[in-house]
Amino acid sequence: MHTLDVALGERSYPIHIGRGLLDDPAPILARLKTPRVALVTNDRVGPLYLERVQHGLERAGVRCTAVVLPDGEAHKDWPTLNLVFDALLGARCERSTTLIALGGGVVGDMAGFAAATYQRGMPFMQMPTTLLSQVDSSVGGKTAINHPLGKNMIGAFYQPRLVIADTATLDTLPDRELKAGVAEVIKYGLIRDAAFFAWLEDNLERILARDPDVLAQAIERSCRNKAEVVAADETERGERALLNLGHTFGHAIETGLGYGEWLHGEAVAAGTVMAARLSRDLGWLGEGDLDRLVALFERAGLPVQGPKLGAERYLELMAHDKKVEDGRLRLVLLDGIGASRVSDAAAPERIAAAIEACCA
Ligand SMILES: NC(=O)c1ccc[n+]([C@@H]2O[C@H](COP(=O)([O-])OP(=O)(O)OC[C@H]3O[C@@H](n4cnc5c(N)ncnc54)[C@H](O)[C@@H]3O)[C@@H](O)[C@H]2O)c1
Ligand SMILES: O=C(O)C(=O)C[C@@H](O)[C@H](O)[C@H](O)COP(=O)(O)O
Ligand SMILES: [Zn+2]
Repeated sequence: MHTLDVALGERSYPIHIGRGLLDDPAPILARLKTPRVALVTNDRVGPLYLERVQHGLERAGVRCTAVVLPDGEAHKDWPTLNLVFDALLGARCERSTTLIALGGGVVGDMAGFAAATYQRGMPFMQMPTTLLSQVDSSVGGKTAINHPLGKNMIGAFYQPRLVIADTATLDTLPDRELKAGVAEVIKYGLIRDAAFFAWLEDNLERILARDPDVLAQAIERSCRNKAEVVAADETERGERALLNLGHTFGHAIETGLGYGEWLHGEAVAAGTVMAARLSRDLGWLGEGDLDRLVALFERAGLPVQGPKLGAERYLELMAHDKKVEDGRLRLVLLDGIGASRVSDAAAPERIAAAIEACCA
């Protein structure tokens, strides 16, 4: 097992990464306020892993309430969030009850938002079971649900007390979901870690083949990058916005097509190519670097072109982005592999041209 720390003063927390961690309740027990938990999962992950986690905790004397949500991005919404509150209230969960999210990023984001708001805040832990959630969404405390007009529009920053990433859960993850997670892994290389990007170029096929050692290295390096950024800028006043590379375009794809049509990681991959192309058009990113990143996404089986929604529709959807300031779009753009910045320098016509050039 490897352990990293997210350094946030007295709210600091560990990320444990390793195979078989779901069966060991000890790290959870060490951080519980009272011997009571609510385990939030979905109807896909629950049948695979809920019993193991629940039994381990119950054997140790912890009272468990299970909350099983419908699966899918289309359910990251108010009615589904309300099911969590119904279950917590129905079981008389208290403010001191710890809420544990067991699942991918959808369960983690929704359960986290429920924890942030139930009785004005209850302790929260993450047990991520997808590659994407192990390398990104379980760390850093962004929680949210979607709105028909925009992704993650209703939410809160609310940090977990513990993250347990059992890499053995990835054995049951479908290939398409694994690849979607790779998009966020590549993101860290692009925004701030050129050596990691080069390592990914050398090791991508071993990640896709689920080589346990290589996967664990990719998860650890990704979490280290995310933990450093979050520790430096917890609530996205500056540097944290870099973690949004490709997301302004990607979220427009997810919202524009209807949630769940494209996976988040797929939309981020196509959106990153749009951001990279725009960076190239502005003269900031070299042609060779653009080719390198497109090639890596293609090798990962990720889309490098977005759906043809029309540039005007993209821009309309992108206007809801949370980085917009005073009506101006602020985009994460690349200065090279491993170097990025947030900028409002690109005029809408230029952004539209990059979008059109990247749609199939
Ligand atoms: N909070 C953040 O910082 C952050 C970061 C990145 C993404 N996100 C959000 O995360 C979500 C995407 O997360 P995701 O890619 O994990 O999608 P997801 O949660 O929908 O999981 C993908 C699919 O895999 C299933 N699944 C999960 N674990 C499994 C396992 N071990 N075996 C078999 N099937 C399994 C899920 O039930 C689902 O059908 C998006 O809503 C995105 O906005 C949040
Ligand atoms: O943790 C962050 O900060 C991120 O931006 C990580 C992203 O991968 C993630 O998709 C996040 O939810 C997007 O943030 P949003 O603020 O644009 O909703
Ligand atoms: Zn993301």
